[in-house]
Amino acid sequence: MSHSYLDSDIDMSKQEDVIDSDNLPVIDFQCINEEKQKLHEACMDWGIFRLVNHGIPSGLLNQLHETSKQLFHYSFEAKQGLFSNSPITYFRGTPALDSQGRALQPPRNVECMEGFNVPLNQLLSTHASQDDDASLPASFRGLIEEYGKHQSRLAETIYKAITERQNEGLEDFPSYLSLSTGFLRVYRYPAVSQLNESSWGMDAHTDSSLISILNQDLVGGLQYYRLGRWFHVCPIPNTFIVNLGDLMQAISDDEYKSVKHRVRLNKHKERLSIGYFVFPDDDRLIHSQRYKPFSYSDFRAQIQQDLETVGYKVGLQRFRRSG
Ligand SMILES: O=C(O)CCC(=O)C(=O)O
Ligand SMILES: [Fe+2]
Repeated sequence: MSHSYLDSDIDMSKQEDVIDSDNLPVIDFQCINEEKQKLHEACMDWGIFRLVNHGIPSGLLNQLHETSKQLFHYSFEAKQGLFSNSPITYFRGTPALDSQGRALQPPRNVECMEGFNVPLNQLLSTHASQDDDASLPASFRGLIEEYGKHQSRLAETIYKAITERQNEGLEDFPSYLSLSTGFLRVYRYPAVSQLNESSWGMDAHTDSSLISILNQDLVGGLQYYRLGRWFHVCPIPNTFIVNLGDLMQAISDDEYKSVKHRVRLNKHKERLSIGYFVFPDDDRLIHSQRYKPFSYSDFRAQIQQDLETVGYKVGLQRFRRSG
């Protein structure tokens, strides 16, 4: 789906080579339309920024983190069966899932994490069972629905602010965003006391999405790659990290960057994060100068094929026009 593994041109630096202060551009959601020049620069030079003043109640974030933590404490078998009557699926060891939420071909390195995959559109069109209302899964479901609505709201406004650029004297990008494609991932990365060079919570990758919006707890571990170096993303309460994905890079003809990132494990503490990912409709063709016309479903199929044959995601390179 939105993830997998980039093998080449990544400097797998040791943990101590990672730079501690993130220096990320900060975008105030309430003023996003007045800060378009700053947003444009963040997308061009960074492909990642911090979002503040987003209007999602901190109570909702805290409750969702707490409830998710409790769900992860269930046994493996219980977690697999928890949401059998809903589109939510449980996965572990790899974030690369097919469109039904099932793990794709296992990657070479098993990543140390587990999660719930939540396709929001399907979730909203099915009803939670009545007699279950006081249970933990039911309250998770209620919280995640509410959180999902907020994320769609953020994504729509951010996408518009990024792509409608005429007031800045720039050309608009077409409106490829389809909110019905949005899904959430709730991840738990366990504490791992014996860390070695190849144990990662999530290997270096770019997202396939147009836009991804991440919320991490205070343990930290998310890192991004810029100008040849890795940087820690400082965990700051009540803020989100927005990163651009491959499809945003494609629609902008490489003007905007799909940023490489990864997740480091912590020796002492488990970590929780929640990601929202949004795409164009599956069959909508993306037209640009530098890439042959392709749809998200072509892109996904190519990633799946590359995972099975070469063992990692080749990504946008596969669709670049030659010459
Ligand atoms: O857990 C995180 O902070 C990052 C997750 C991520 O990069 C992804 O799901 O693509
Ligand atoms: Fe990612």
